[in-house]
Amino acid sequence: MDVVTAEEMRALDRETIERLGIPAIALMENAGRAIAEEVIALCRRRGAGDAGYGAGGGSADGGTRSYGAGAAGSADGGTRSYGVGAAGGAGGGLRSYKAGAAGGVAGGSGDGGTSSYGAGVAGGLESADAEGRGLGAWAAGGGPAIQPRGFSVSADSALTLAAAGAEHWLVLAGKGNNGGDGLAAARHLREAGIAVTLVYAAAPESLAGEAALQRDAAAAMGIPAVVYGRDAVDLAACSGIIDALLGTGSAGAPRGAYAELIAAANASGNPIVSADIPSGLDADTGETHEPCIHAAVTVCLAFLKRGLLQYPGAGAAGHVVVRSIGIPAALARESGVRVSLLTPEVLRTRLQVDVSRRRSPEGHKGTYGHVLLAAGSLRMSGAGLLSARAALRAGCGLVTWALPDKLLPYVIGCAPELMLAPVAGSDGEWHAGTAAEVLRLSGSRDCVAIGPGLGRFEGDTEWLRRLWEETDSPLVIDADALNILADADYSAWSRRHPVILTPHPGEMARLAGISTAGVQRDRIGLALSYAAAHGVILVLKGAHTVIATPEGQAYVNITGHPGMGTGGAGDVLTGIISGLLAQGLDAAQAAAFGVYLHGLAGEHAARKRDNPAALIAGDIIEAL
Ligand SMILES: NC(=O)C1=CN([C@@H]2O[C@H](COP(=O)(O)OP(=O)(O)OC[C@H]3O[C@@H](n4cnc5c(N)ncnc54)[C@H](OP(=O)(O)O)[C@@H]3O)[C@@H](O)[C@H]2O)[C@@H](O)CC1
Ligand SMILES: Nc1ncnc2c1ncn2[C@@H]1O[C@H](COP(=O)(O)OP(=O)(O)O)[C@@H](O)[C@H]1O
Ligand SMILES: [K+]
Repeated sequence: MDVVTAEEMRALDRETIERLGIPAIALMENAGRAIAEEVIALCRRRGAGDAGYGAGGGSADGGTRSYGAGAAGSADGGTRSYGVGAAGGAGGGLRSYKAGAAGGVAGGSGDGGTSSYGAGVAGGLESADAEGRGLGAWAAGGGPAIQPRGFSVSADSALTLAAAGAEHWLVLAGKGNNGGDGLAAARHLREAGIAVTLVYAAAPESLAGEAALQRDAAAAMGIPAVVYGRDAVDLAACSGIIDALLGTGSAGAPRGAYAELIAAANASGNPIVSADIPSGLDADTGETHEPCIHAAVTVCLAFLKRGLLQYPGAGAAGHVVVRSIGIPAALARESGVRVSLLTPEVLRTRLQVDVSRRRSPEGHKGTYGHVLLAAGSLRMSGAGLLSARAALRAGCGLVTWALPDKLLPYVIGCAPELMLAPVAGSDGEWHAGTAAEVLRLSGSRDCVAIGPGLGRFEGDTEWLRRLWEETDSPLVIDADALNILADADYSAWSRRHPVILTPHPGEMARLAGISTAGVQRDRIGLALSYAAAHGVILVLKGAHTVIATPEGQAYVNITGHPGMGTGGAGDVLTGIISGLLAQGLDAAQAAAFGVYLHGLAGEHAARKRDNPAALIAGDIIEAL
């Protein structure tokens, strides 16, 4: 799934309108319909008593994430789901003509189940065909089943709602195209029998272009409208709110009536469905201005916006559904969009990763590569042990762990599968003089990983420079090795093989010479620019880890959860990435797949506990 900036989105809009000749109003109509469908899906879930957003969809992985078309996401206690495609999997109104069959429609229905015209099924008739034409007779009185042959009719189920009469939605409309999307949605809701009132943030006369057409169409349908600041508006007096105030054309913090409406909508306690992005969100960085809508659902149009993936914006968006509006998906790639959501499909198709991790029947340990790990010191020997064990669990054939010799007696037997290579360090610390020994050990290794629990030592810059320049395989640099880099000017260091850096935001701040808050302000943008400037694969860790390549591609991972914020979890990641590199994945593949698997293992591990907070790093290894 492609992830775009506001500017890229505008270019894609233009391309569709000008080159393909699809009128802008058609895109807006599709957007309006998509928003209305998601509002109705939400009403159904609410009607079914589902406080979360999981009815009808759910996820293949136990409820933490959904990527699939039609998936309505998951009731997941806080982890995000990004449904794609149609109708949130809600199957209201889908009918089965099989006698007595009420189920069997994928996704199920939130409003009374799938209806059947067979015996004994009474509920669920809610659509255009309810107007007559004999269909009612099939179910009348619960009489004997009549099997229709050859001809069947079904209604526009995504735009029908059995309990429409109980709903009253307010549409907060800005004067740009985002407002136009909301106005188009209002018409569809009205058609579904839902009471709708338009609340204009600005004088309706100030709308232009397609938004003005939508204004006039809504007026012609007699949809009631008020103007904020001129008419009395009570945002609490409704059953839900569509936020169509500001979209990708928004600049800076919401002003005037926009700000007041956002604050009042949040305070109303009503569920908010945002058009494209929550108003007040920076669509590119994920920064939330004051105020910013807190949405229950965000109906993101055409392509996922970067700001919806980056915190705090990701926290303000609620359940994000990306809906097609008629812009061909292939246009994004063709026009140079280079950020993707890291899904199994992206791993398979864009990164060519064999996600099944198939092994050759003839394979042996030599087939799967050998990692050399330089890690661990007296107070942090466990970091090395975690990395080494994780590399093994990631499937590599052999791991050699180089460590200061004083530690040897203490780690012998901790992981009998490991090979241990003590280097000079009788005080349990690393020393600059060990570079030659590590280089010798690295000779025939498929990957070298440096850093977990390493500590700092005199001459460490020169030590790292030698390993950087002279090791003959891909390098993974983590933890204190990153801090060594941050203190060095490594731009002149030469390198023949790829390097993967795996900083958490604090380490990234030191590398980039900015504050941690500065790192978090636009993680995707920073990762892209740092990776390109320094010729490295950058893995910027934390919620929604970003993997950026020197060629300007980036992948945003959404596996994992806050329970993984626990000492050693990053060391485990270093081990996983190293283990994959050793098996022959290239650096971008290993970094992306490693991050994905690490998060997935964290999710599996958390499910074995009462609470994700109980997770410790070793659990992630065991769940691999
Ligand atoms: N064909 C298309 O293009 C398609 C577009 N689509 C939809 O359009 C959206 C983008 O629409 P857009 O570009 O019209 O901008 P939009 O987000 O409505 O905001 C602009 C308005 O807001 C105002 N304003 C700005 N900042 C403000 C602030 N801080 N505080 C207060 N006001 C502020 C600004 O006023 P001005 O500053 O000009 O006075 C201007 O009037 C996109 O997200 C998607 O929903 C889809 O339908 C697909 C097809
Ligand atoms: N909220 C979160 N959501 C998903 N993953 C997280 C979250 N918090 C931390 N993680 C992951 O846990 C790991 C923590 O790494 P790090 O901070 O380097 O720990 P350590 O240095 O103790 O090994 C990273 O892979 C990070 O992405
Ligand atoms: K909006």
